[in-house]
Amino acid sequence: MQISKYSAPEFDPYGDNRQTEPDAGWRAPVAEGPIDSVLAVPGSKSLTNRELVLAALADGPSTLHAPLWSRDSELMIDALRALGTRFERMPGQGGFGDDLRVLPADELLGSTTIDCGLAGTVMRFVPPVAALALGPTTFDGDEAARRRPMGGSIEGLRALGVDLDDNRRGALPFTVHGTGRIEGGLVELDASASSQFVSGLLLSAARFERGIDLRHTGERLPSLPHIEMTVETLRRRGIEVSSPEVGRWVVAPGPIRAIDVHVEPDLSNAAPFLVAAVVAGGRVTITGWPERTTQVGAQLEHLLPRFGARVERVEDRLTVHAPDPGADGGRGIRGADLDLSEAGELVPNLVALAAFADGPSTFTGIGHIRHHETDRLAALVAELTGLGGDVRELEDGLQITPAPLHGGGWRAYADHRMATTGAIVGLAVDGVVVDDIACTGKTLPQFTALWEQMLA
Ligand SMILES: O=C(O)C1=C[C@@H](OP(=O)(O)O)[C@@H](O)[C@H](O)C1
Ligand SMILES: C=C(OP(=O)(O)O)C(=O)O
Repeated sequence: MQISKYSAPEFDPYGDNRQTEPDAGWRAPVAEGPIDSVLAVPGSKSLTNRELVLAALADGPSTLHAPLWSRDSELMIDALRALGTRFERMPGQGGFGDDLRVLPADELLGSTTIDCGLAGTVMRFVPPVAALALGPTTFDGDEAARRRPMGGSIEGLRALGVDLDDNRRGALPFTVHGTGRIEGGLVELDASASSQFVSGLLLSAARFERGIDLRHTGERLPSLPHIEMTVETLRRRGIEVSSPEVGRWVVAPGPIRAIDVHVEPDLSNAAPFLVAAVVAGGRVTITGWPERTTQVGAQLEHLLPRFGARVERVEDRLTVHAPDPGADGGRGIRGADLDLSEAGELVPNLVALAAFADGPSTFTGIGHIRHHETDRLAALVAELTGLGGDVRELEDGLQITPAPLHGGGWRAYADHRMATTGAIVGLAVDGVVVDDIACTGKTLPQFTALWEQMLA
């Protein structure tokens, strides 16, 4: 079993769980009865990594309060540090680690190599920053990262006049030959494989001499809330951004204001815990739920009731209650047909939920999640089928027909959300063993500790 340094410090990967075999992985705990738990989750990956980039390009020092500390955010910090940004950790007020002061470089400098790990935000948000630096910057990442599409970012930068070498054509590794300036202007690109191609260019665009007029040319555009998040973080720093029509964004050139920001909890990382209440019975409350947010995880408030759950929001606490048991004594979970094109990152956890419903579910609009940490459509089909489940891959989605499941191995494919999905299945099925639970450290190093706290 792979153990990353991002495992929660108090987590013994071989576990208190006596049934865990050291080489076989993490035996997911079964819920012995209804859950009744109140939990806090750490900061949002998507917000932390946007604020880190903007803070590095800002006109003075910024402070991030309650940022996420995880593999993805530390890779982002390392990447920006390699280009000359300085960071100072300061004691934080919340329970999940330090605050962070970001001191922008007087002049960004390349002549370095950046490890993107498996972080889409690092591989798509940092190349424009490297183009604003002087000297060549080479980007590479995990083996699985080399399979993730980069064409939109690479072609977008080329259209802006940036010189890049990409021997593997639209994939990592590649080198950005930064000249310290980007002229900017009109760019057309196809972002149907990832919204991050758009977000990455928009985040740096105020520093381009002419800003950007970015037009998406493909037929589909996934994960729109993530682009709205980008636009909102830009506006908060005084940048003029407009979207004159669907699929087009205009950013005016200008200074990026240095500000202090409080990072919201990661609502997509709240998903496995909220789904757990529906699968195992009982209720789970997440604290610190923002009143208003651009995070796609906020959609859980409306998505989970589609499966029969009851959701209640009181001030900053969101509580999910399991449905009443069905007449047959079952869980009372309903199947749901959902277009999840906006919420691709929620799909794996929702598939686990659908597997315990009393009828079939169909999730569509999610062909692009084949390009996430792993091919999530194939991975979900393989792992659930391996436990006796019935999941079929559609052209742009999945059809899940509930079937009796049995224990067995669950491969995570280095994908944090596949790992948490295995944990959800294991709440209701004895003997589910996740091969690499430590990969949850990509965005939630405290996952197993919080999972145990939830079940305590
Ligand atoms: O910009 C972001 O922070 C993200 C955008 C989305 O990517 P895709 O558009 O590639 O789905 C999302 O799935 C990912 O988890 C985070
Ligand atoms: C797709 C995801 O991550 P990334 O930011 O690496 O694209 C995810 O977290 O579900």
